[in-house]
Amino acid sequence: MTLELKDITGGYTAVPVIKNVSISVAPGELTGLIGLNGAGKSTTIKHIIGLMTPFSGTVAIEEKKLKDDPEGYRKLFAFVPESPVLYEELTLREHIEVTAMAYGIPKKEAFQKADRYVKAFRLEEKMEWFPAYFSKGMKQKVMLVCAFMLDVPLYVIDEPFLGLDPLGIHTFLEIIQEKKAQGAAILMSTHVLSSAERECDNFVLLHEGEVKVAGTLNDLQTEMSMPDATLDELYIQLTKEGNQL
Ligand SMILES: Nc1ncnc2c1ncn2[C@@H]1O[C@H](COP(=O)(O)OP(=O)(O)OP(=O)(O)O)[C@@H](O)[C@H]1O
Repeated sequence: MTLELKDITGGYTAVPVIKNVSISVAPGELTGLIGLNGAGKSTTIKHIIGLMTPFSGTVAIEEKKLKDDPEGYRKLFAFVPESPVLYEELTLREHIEVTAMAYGIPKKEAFQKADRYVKAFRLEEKMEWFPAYFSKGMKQKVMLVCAFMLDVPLYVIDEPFLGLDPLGIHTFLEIIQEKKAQGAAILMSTHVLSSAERECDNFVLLHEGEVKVAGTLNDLQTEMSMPDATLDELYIQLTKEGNQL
């Protein structure tokens, strides 16, 4: 299993925000992390990328844990946040260089890898631009280039659909298919359930900090006794007050 969260309980104060969260993502699989505002998606992601330490439970990427080898662990994944975080004083070219350095990739190889994604997101004329001149969507594309240029086993992508234009989304989904075919595991959090339903192999439905149901769409429909329901319908049902799953 590429990503394995076992019974993660954690939060910002003594009060847990996520409770006994278990998630597995296998190589070549795209898993959608679905939940309302405040459900605990970002908190779960923070535990995966090592920004938070769980009160209890374990997180492993390819069976490696952060505490055993922090530097090695960090090279196993690439994270794309919802709100792009770029260095204001660095150009796109320099962002690629810094990413290569952080992951220990020779510069030449990094540019060879990045080139395909720079072109795919139509940024080739903007290599010398600083982030101040980029639109929000362009900034997100820079983050995606810096993630996809890395051949890592796991990609963690927070809400990719809201900042990108339709062409950007199309390119993003094509790259995701390629990465899956190469054996990468992808965990993607999103509110865009129609896209998630079309694209994801598996789903984790998080509600009030707990995994309510997980699996393929078929698994979800069976477990919730809603055989023909869309992901949207399943999720609405799940979030209805008093629903006991
Ligand atoms: N830095 C923080 N300090 C304290 N509580 C926080 C912090 N960040 C989030 N929380 C709380 O943790 C809970 C889960 O929030 P989280 O950001 O994980 O939700 P989310 O599913 O990512 O939501 P959204 O879809 O709005 O991004 C919420 O109750 C939120 O108020």
